[in-house]
Amino acid sequence: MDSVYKHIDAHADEYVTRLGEVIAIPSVSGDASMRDHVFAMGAWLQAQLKRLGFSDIEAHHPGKQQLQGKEIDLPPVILASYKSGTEKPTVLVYGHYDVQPALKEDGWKYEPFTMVEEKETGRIYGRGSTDDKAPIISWLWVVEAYQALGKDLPVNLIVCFEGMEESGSEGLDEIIIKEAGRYFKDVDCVCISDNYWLGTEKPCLTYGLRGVSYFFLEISGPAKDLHSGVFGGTVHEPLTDLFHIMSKLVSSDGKILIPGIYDDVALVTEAEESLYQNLDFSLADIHNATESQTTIHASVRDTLMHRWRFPSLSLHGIEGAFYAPGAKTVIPAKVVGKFSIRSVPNQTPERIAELVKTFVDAEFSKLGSKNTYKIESPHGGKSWVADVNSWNFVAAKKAVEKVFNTSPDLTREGGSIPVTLTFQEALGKSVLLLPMGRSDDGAHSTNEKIDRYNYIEGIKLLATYLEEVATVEK
Ligand SMILES: C[C@H](N)C(=O)N[C@@H](Cc1c[nH]cn1)C(=O)O
Ligand SMILES: [Zn+2]
Ligand SMILES: [Zn+2]
Repeated sequence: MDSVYKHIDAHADEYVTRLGEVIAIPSVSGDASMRDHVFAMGAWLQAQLKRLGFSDIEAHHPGKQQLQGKEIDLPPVILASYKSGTEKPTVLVYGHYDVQPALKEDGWKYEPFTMVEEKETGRIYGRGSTDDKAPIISWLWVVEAYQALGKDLPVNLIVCFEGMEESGSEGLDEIIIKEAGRYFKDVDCVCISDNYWLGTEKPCLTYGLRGVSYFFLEISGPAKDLHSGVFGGTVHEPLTDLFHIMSKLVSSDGKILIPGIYDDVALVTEAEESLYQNLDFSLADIHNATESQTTIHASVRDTLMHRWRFPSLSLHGIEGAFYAPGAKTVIPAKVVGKFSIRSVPNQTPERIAELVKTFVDAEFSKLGSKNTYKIESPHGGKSWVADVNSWNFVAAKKAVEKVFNTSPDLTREGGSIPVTLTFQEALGKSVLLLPMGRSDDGAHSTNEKIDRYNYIEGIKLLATYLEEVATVEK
């Protein structure tokens, strides 16, 4: 691998410049006004795939969606193949080219869609830097390196890039299920690089994800916003009702208060307990990543269990409520509260939605309000756990050992990538999560970054993983 590593090191600046190019495309899938940029990011990837000689490039259009009162096109799911020999294994890699929203005024130190590399810290800032733009483009640089060196890729590669992961992966499952026996028929294993190391020092392989069920709770009252001096105390206020209900969903120490929600959660087994020993993780890692001392649990074990294998409920925001600086004295006419539940084995999105609806219904009735409410779950996905003994994980472990001279931690992830389970079930093959970024990268947060070290060594890791997949005993 020496020549590949040397090539990657020699082209590191170029890879960073190209990361800057993609960070500059604000491909925010959750905002209808940004949809053209999501398409532009898809077009950028397709142009690169063509340039690198990928074949059978297909853009699957999942159809349309209703978003913020508009009907808009869903961005394409891009499939492409890089064939290297029929006798070689076929690796399917998945990633997403959309990003979370970001505004400088949220607290970013630099413009979120302009890449800034801090030479003194080695950090590369920008929305999507770690989630998931550096990882997806890294697969392309691996192919490019082999080409430049005149070497055959050790495997056949299929890429599947989507532009809706941050907004529920609309339409993706159907495409995967449809293509399982066609485009994906020769796939031997799946690799996804879309999560983070447990801490900041040690690489890991990830074998579990929580599921996610997202909710919109809309409360409507008067037909228009009202003056609180004129109407305060005389009408039922939607925001007051919403605060009452949202405050009853979860306690301050993270316990979900919806009756029945814990009933299906798998019990902790003795075998599982041992997985929480000897991990390269301390509470300081969370304090560092959150830049605070606000952790709920006193031990590493309890903290990780509540991230990996117990459900959580987070409140995200309220649409329609006044949030700007100043003291506007308005009564909002309609507000939408947003919250999500991260789910674990053996919970299902269907049962969670049923329990949430029953609870909200009961709580709303108790208010005796003349306002009306609507609750919707725009997207939901199940949790996922993999078999870490499969050759896919063995190959990845060897790759980590070669690149980083250390054995990876085996981790689960608190976040969600719902398509992981779909790949596992539809293709019947091992799915592995092989993260590039660190726990303090700030994915979804302000000042998202990836360290130059993680990006460049990450490209080497992906290349080495493909070599190991080619030779590992199956
Ligand atoms: C782990 C992955 N990089 C990620 O960020 N996934 C998102 C998926 C999602 C679900 N609803 C909205 N986005 C996440 O875990 O929040
Ligand atoms: Zn992601
Ligand atoms: Zn994300």
